Order: sequence, then structure tokens, then C-alpha cells
Amino acid sequence: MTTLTIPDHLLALDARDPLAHKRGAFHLPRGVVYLDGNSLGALPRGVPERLARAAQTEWGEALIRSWTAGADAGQDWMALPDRVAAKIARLIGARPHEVAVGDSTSVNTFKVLVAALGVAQPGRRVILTDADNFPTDLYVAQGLNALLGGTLELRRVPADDIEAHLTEDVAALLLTQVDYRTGRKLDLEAITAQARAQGIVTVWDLAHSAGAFPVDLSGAGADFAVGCGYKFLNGGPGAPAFLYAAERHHAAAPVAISGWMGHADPFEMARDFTPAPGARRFVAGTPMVLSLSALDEALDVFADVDLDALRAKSLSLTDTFIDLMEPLAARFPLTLVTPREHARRGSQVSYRHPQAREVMTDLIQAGIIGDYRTPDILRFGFTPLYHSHADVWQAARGVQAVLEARA
Ligand SMILES: Cc1ncc(COP(=O)(O)O)c(C=O)c1O
Ligand SMILES: Nc1ccccc1C(=O)C[C@H](N)C(=O)O
Repeated sequence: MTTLTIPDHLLALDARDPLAHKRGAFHLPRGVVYLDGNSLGALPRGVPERLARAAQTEWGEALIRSWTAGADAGQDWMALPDRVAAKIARLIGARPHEVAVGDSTSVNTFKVLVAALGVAQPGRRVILTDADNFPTDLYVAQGLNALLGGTLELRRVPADDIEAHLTEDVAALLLTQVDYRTGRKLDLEAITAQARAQGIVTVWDLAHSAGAFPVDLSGAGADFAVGCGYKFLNGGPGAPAFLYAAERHHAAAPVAISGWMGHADPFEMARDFTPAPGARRFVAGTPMVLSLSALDEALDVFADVDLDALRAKSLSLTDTFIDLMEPLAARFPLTLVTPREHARRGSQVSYRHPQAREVMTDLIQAGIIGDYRTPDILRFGFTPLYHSHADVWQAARGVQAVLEARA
């Protein structure tokens, strides 16, 4: 790929990018523009060594002693979920004891839905959600309803109509802040406030939010949330997920999967479940040490990152891509489905194209790795920690070449 013709104004943006140095913290394969960090984040350079240490030293040498080694300093394996939770908390506007790390986003969605229903207004049985929510959110709610003998109503409405459906019969609102297809970002603050005014408990899926831009769950007064460790948090394939439970619910919210690792004192081996303080009670079973180690290391890349700068760069990258694609959208059957309005955009840009699947196959062949989503969506994810405006330019030129070749 040539870099000679990158427009000066884009090079200038890169020259004054306060996050430019973060690119060096990632392994990015040569010859590839990777625009799928919203599905699987790139590999942070520190992770392989950390994994080797966790395997060879902590597991291989210290063996079972690692569960408690360094406990006084909070460095033991037992506390690893809590250490990771504290790092995620800063990114989502939570306090460390309001975040639990482990299991998948799907499992955590189940846990927080049960918790939400447990603190909902008595008598309310409706879960309100976006009809186009990510499948796992819909399926988990369906499964929970089946478990409860069909006593719930899963009310699915278009995202644009959600606010009109925040009525007094709704128990819980289950929404994904950034739509995985379109990249449309919901106003978490406003919707949470409206829901709370109706006595509705909010459950936010932050899969495409955490690590992409600042989220302020506490400031918004959100009740519960979940999110993935392997997307913008770069924790690696199948990384542990997180859940958020506002402190005010800790005492009353039921713990659906009350496992021994969420017990106040697991090695007391008591006969009855006494929840650990805070969100740790939602950590059901043995911490996934290897994958938690990778996520823990990956999160250190964020340690000194100003989240407002992260958001500003994300918007600059997506603005640039939309601008560069505009002439192509005029020549080819591409329809922008991502909002142009900053407040309504996550960190991705998507287009409809009648041959989206084939076009994405060609793009990936050409080293522009984005994603196809049914039925006709070309999706390009931008990760402010490791993308430059020059990458955005390469990507747009790649799209142009593929579309011209197909025409
Ligand atoms: C909005 C959303 N929720 C949840 C998930 C994933 O859940 P899990 O990690 O359990 O597969 C994804 C992506 O896979 C997603 O985009
Ligand atoms: N976990 C995965 C495993 C395999 C393939 C994709 C995923 C994704 O995360 C997809 C993503 N949630 C999306 O918004 O499309």
C-alpha cells in the first residue's frame, strides 16, 4: 500500500494526535487496515509476555499457591477479577465495587436481568427492548421468560420509539447503547432519566461503548449494565465480560447464579450463600485466570488515556471516513446508515450495499478488514487507540478500488 499520496490535512491531524503513541502498544499485522476492533480488538503488545508469565511462573512454578500468593497486596489470583473490575470501572463511570468481571456478556446479561427484575416495581412484568437489539440480548430475555413460565412480556419496539414506550407497566429496559449494525448511539443519560422517572430499571449493554468513548453510568443514574472484554477493551478472543450493578441495588438485587466465588468467604465452605460485599457477589465460579490476565494487561494501555481525547479522536476518524466515502456513495449503491450527528454516533461507520457480503469478502482479501452484517451492512469499526487518519485514508482508497473492480 502506498503512503505517498495521503492528503496533508490528514497527516496534520495525525501529527497532532495526542493518542498517536498508543499505536505502538499494539501488534498490528503488516499490509492490513484492521477495522474490526469492535468485534475483536487487536493484540496489545504486553499481552503475550503476561500470558507466558501467568502460565509458566504463576501456574507452572507457583501452582496452586498462586490463588493466594500476594494476597496482602491484592495481587493474588483470587482478587484478579476485582483488579480488572477496578480498571474497567474508570472507563464506564462506575466505582470499583460496582463492577464484576467474568463469564460472557450473555451470561452477565442473564444475571443483571434477574437482578433488575428483582428490584423492579412490584407487579410489573414487561421487559422493554429494541426490536433490533443484538441477538444475544433478545435470546437471553426470551430464555429467562421461558424459565419463569412465560410470565414476562418481552416488548420489542424500534429503537426510535423507545422513549414513547417508557410506560408505567415496564419493569426493566434492556438497551444496547451503540447498535452493532448501524453504529447509532443512544442518549444513555436522557433515556435513563426518563426511564427512572417512570420507575423503570435500566439495563445497558455497553458492548460497543466501553473503551470506545467515556461512559458515565453513575452520573446517569443507570441501574445495571454489561459489556464485552474482547472488543474495544482488547482483552482477546473470548475475554471475560463485565457487569455493573449500582451500589444502591446491592442489598436487594437477587444473585441469580450464587456460586461460591461470590460468597463472602468461599473457603469457609459454609452451607448457605452469604454474598460477598459489592458486585463481587456476581462472580459465580472460579476466575478465568489466563484470560483475566490478558484482559488485565490489555486494560493497562488505557491507564493514562484521557477518555475525552479518545472520544474526540474516534469522532475525527469516523468523520474523516464518512467524508472520504462521500464521493463513492455518489458513484456506487452505498447508503450511509450511521448518524452524522456526533451525539448519535458510536465508533463505527456502516453502509448498506446490495452486495455487502461479497464486497466485504473482496475488501478482506485486499487487507481492509471490516465486517459484514445481515442483511446488507458493510461495517467499519474505528479504534482511537491504534488508528491514524492515514489508516482511514487507506481504508477508503481500498473500498474505492474494490468497488471499481466490481463495477
Ligand atoms: C451488543 C452485544 N452484546 C453482546 C455481545 C456478545 O456477547 P457474548 O460475548 O456473550 O458472545 C455482542 C457481540 O458479540 C454484542 O455486540
Ligand atoms: N464474539 C464474536 C465471536 C465471533 C465473531 C464475532 C463476535 C462478535 O463479537 C460480534 C460482535 N458482537 C458484533 O457486534 O458483530
